Amino acid sequence: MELTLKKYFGYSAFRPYQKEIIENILQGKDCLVVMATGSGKSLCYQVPPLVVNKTAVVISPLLSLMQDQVMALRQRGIKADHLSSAQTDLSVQCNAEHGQFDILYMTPEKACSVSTSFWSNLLDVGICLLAVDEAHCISEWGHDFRVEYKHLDKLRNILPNIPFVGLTATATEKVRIDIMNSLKMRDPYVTIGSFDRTNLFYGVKSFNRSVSFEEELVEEVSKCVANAGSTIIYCTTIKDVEQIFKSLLEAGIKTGIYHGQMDNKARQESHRSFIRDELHVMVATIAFGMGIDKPNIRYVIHYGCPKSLESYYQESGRCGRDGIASMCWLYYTRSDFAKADFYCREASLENQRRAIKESLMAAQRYCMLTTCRRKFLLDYFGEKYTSDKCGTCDNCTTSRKESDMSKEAFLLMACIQSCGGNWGLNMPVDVLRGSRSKKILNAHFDKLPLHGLGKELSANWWKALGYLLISDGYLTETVEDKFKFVSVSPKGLQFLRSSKPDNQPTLLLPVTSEMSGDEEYRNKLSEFGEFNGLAPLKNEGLSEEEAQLYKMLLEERMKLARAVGTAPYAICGDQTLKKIALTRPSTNARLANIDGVNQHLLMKYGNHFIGSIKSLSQQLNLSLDGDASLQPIVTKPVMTTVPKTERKVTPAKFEAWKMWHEDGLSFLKVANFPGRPAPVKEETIFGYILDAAEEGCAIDWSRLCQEIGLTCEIFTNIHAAISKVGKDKLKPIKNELPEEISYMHIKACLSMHNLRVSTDVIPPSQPRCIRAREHSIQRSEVLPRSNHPSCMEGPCDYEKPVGNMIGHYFSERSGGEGLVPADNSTSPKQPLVYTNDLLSSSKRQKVEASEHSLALELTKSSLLNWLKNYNDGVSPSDILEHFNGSTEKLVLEMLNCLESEFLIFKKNNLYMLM
Ligand SMILES: Nc1ncnc2c1ncn2[C@@H]1O[C@H](COP(=O)(O)OP(=O)(O)OP(=O)(O)O)[C@@H](O)[C@H]1O
Repeated sequence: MELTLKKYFGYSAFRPYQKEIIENILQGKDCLVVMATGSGKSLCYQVPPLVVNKTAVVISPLLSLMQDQVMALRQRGIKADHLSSAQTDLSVQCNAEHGQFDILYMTPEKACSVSTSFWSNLLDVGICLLAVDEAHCISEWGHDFRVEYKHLDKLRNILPNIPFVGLTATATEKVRIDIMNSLKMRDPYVTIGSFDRTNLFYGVKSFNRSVSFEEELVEEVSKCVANAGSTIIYCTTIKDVEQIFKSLLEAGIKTGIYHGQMDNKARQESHRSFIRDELHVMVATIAFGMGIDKPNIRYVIHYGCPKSLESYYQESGRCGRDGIASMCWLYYTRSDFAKADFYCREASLENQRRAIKESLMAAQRYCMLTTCRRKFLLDYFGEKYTSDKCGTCDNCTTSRKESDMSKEAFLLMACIQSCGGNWGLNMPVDVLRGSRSKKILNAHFDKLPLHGLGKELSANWWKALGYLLISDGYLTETVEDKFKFVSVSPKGLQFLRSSKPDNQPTLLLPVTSEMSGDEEYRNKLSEFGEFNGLAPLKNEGLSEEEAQLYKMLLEERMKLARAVGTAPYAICGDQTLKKIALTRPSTNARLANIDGVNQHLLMKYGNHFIGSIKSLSQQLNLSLDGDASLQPIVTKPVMTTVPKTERKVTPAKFEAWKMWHEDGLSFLKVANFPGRPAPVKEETIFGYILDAAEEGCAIDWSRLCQEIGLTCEIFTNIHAAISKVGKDKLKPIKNELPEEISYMHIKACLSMHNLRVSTDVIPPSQPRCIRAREHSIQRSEVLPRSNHPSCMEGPCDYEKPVGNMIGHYFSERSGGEGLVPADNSTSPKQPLVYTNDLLSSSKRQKVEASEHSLALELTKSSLLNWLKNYNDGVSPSDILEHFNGSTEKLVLEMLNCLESEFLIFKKNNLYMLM
């Protein structure tokens, strides 16, 4: 599975859940996969056909989506095509039923209408799964029901023993059950991942449709375009789409347009140009939604409040699918909230109308929110987000002014009570403002003592207060049929009871944009730097020259894509290009090591890329072959680094952090540091480092994970345990887990979770015993011996003496002495090796003593044959030790050569057979 992943997709490790899902599919189990947009669901059905060499059939709702996926798969050397009513090439169906494709996409209509002989032929040649992408379309409870999806159950009888896989990013429990029932799944393996899109920044702003706001928007978008980012602007009306499109065009921004009144051809052309980066911005209605598979969209703007949080999550989820920090801004006007009747116009049943209203109300609450937006979104989707602040939404990064609104809150709540609690917010607000409308006179509300007591404040001010009180639980909003009712909640009644007309308990509430007036609020925002929102899009982790190189490489990729008629992202992702800019590989072998570089890319464009990297690096005075692991690319949208002066780290913790982070000592070394009055436990130091991290000290998370042996599998296990028992106490989590998963692992996961560190930092799985126990050179520590050249399976035995280390060997050799084979039983403590940069990474590795006293020559076939014995890989030092008749130079050349021929590959500095 891992080899397939590297060969076709260029990735060296699975993301959480992917491996387990693929394993279950390969075992023939039905699977339901509910995972966030961009979390890597597609890979779960794309890998199995390549492993077992049978076709995967994927049902997908949109033609454009299928076409994009086919295009991207072909760029990976995967045989893929699609069948739909729009397919003009008649040979595709015939080729498909003869098993010519690894992956075949079909529309649901086509899948249900194609003859049964098609399926029986396909069964004969081999079909490994039937995946239903965007599976929420099956359910009438979902937000995007498609009636054709309902008929897919027919296929169950035709393909009785083939695993069915339903995949979606948004499914409530009701929808999940509906999917499983509709697809007649049998005891499915269900995966529900987190909805949290950690690389996305969420922000909301109220606006008025005005020329000045449009200018502001255009300025914002041009900043994103300058940072080489794609943007989608979703509008609620075609009129808005046309207006914004015009403004952006006038500003010289390459902009596309997409809405339901355009003809098919024009829409397709818009879509095509956008995914090929010929257009930088797309202004669209939500018709441009689910079909967007472009991974490098950096900015999604909603110009107007969406009709539900489900659709907001889906649409904003198009952003940053490649894991790079990206932004989602929602601009709303109060009139957006009055559109419920419009949205209800086609709903004939009362419960449908209520569902539509409730959905809009949830979106409205999201807009008016003054607390953490991520927490609210996740809570809405039923996921517990234990922290109160995510640090990556406008509310968490902006300090809002608070004001005592006890008197106004008292008036509003008292008025709602006096009006009988049978109205929305408009009626009590009109009463307070002293309106004498017919409705008020008819209800005799003009006689209420509160009538006119709030006339000095605007209606919008009072409504904004109403929403604050709703979100703080003082008021309750309910929907019945077409009507919304606001009443005073028990918490509000408690407040009223403890208040007197001239004296109320203090009630501090945040001043929202509508309360302080737009102009004043805007000044406030710039004071807090909210509109410096694009900062996260800057090239974190890259120096100025590297950022320049990155931009040049983007252009090179664009030229290549144009030449072969594909989208730039299909050649390789932005993240991969960033890593290339960071490491500047000078050989194909080194290029192959970069995450995201697959065999097809290497074969087709490897030389071209190497040529460009060399010449561009020279132009920019950048050296070649750097080490990416020194500067991991951070995928967090907003840095949480706290200025030094504000850190609350105690001196002991800060000292420990400095020794670990700056001096490169291991936790153990820091714990036993000679200058310490008394040694402390390794775990204590580890805790200090995590505390320092939480206080904003910089951490190399890859190194931390590596040092404690935290792999993706362990992370996934811990995540599952946390989902089950919560994260408040460590013991219950530990009890859920296998013995070998330690408290250190759990604490690291919790900190990573709290600090929103991407799991990409976790090094690919490796046996625990090869973990680097020490970062600096240390020659006296003992590491285990195994029958494996670089490691062994099973528990570590740090006391067992082993043979000479290769570093030792090198120094002996360079002294002209040659290697004296070690005798394991009598050898003194094993010295640790710090291999030189060429031969290995900066991590020390244990190797066993040479098994041979005779010099063994290295040849291509002898090396390939020998590698067959070591599925977990070997280090160059191991090879040199085994083939002790060869030189270091020869070993390196041979490895480079085999790697660029894609016969071997390197993972975590260990080489293994492809
Ligand atoms: N194991 C992995 N390592 C690195 N990148 C990965 C891995 N798996 C997937 N990706 C990348 O993550 C991005 C999103 O993956 P994918 O398209 O499969 O997401 P998805 O969950 O299907 O999203 P959506 O719901 O939006 O369709 C892609 O660019 C993909 O290549």
